[in-house]
Amino acid sequence: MQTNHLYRKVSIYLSSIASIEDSDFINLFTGKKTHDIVLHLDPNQVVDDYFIGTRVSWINEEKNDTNRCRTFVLKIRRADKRKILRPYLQHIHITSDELEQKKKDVKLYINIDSHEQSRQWRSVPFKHPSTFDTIAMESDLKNKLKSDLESFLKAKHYYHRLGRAWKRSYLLYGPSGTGKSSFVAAIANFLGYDVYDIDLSRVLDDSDMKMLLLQTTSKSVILIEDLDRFLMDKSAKVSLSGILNFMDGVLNACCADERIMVYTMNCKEHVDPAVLRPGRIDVHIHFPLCDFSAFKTLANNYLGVKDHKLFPQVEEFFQTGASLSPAEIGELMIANRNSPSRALKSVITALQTDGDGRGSLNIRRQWTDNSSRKSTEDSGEQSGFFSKEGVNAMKDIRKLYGLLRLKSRKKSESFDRTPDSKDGQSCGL
Ligand SMILES: Nc1ncnc2c1ncn2[C@@H]1O[C@H](COP(=O)(O)OP(=O)(O)OP(=O)(O)O)[C@@H](O)[C@H]1O
Ligand SMILES: [Mg+2]
Repeated sequence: MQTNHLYRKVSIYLSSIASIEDSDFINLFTGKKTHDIVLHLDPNQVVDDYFIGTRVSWINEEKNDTNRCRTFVLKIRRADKRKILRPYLQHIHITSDELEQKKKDVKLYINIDSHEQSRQWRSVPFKHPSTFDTIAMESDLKNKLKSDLESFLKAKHYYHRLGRAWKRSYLLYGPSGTGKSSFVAAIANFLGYDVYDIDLSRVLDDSDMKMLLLQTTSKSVILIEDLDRFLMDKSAKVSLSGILNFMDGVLNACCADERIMVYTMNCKEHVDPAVLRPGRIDVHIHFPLCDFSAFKTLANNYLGVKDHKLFPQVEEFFQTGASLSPAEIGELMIANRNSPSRALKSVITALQTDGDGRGSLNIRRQWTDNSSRKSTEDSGEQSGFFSKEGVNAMKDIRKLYGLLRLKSRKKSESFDRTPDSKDGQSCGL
């Protein structure tokens, strides 16, 4: 009476291999995801497969007895059996697990007040549509992050050999509306992982925090939003050491494997360096305000416009340091989505009015971020910093000068008031 899980796995596996399309009869089903079509082998059909250079074949036998017993029969040449049977079945196990993981409905877990409840998490289906394609981000950085995630997934034995918990932690930091939360959703959708979104204001104390961690499952993203704000809150019920242990304590090794921890912050400037040290945070990702290249991605996504006669004008504003967040630009584009020209004009107006002030703030923030990052890099510890700010330091300086020129033109001030470079961060912008 037991379900044979191997039967299910073989079925999933066979549906995924290309040679199923060569079979004479297959059934077509819609899958769980939109536009997903699943192919299933019809009864008594044969499908060939190749494994380490050897051909095998499967037959989907269905007996017409009362039980309508379904059987998969695997045929392997006698001479190949010893060599491939076990590794081949292992390969089916792994592949079908991966496929199931990708197909499964992703859930969002939120923590509830835990006075009387033994289970502290409640779940809802996770339907956030954000993907890596919809996020406007430098493509190099995006690809680096994708391959970082992929190589993490393959590194189980490596982590275990090192005696480390199989987890990877990312810090997403940057101004509001730059895509941090959307990026977390894109990670979850990319990996097919559930998201555990911890609301720290609902956590009672340090031990409650530990219980929350213990009740998470493997293959999940564990998310703490706005950690900087929480750490500055003097009335918080969870202590700094509670947070540090949560991020990288003994408990982590006891918990389910294969987890991605994500923390978001607006600014990491005033955060205790212990929170940011490698191991607690493996990869720092900066989310800047919009630049011209991100703007073009947004214009393409929101308006379907790859190029436009107003683009040079928009670019000019970005070059002078003016900037808005992608969220602000996205809103303007949505509101004017029926007329790309109107949408672009509204972006130009917004950049003209409040944009330039924000841009200067952005530059100031990036400089301070650069200096705080340097101290960690100098420590020699291995930690990833996926941000283009360092590379763009010169560009920022040029932008700053452009901005100063723009401002001095506006206010008819002389260039003599330009502060010396040492004091660049507070140069009276
Ligand atoms: N880089 C981006 N690419 C595409 N869309 C973006 C980007 N940044 C923001 N958006 C859009 O702006 C909205 C707000 O973004 P999101 O909530 O991810 O920002 P955030 O950085 O988490 O902000 P906050 O710090 O205030 O929480 C979303 O609807 C998202 O679609
Ligand atoms: Mg957010």
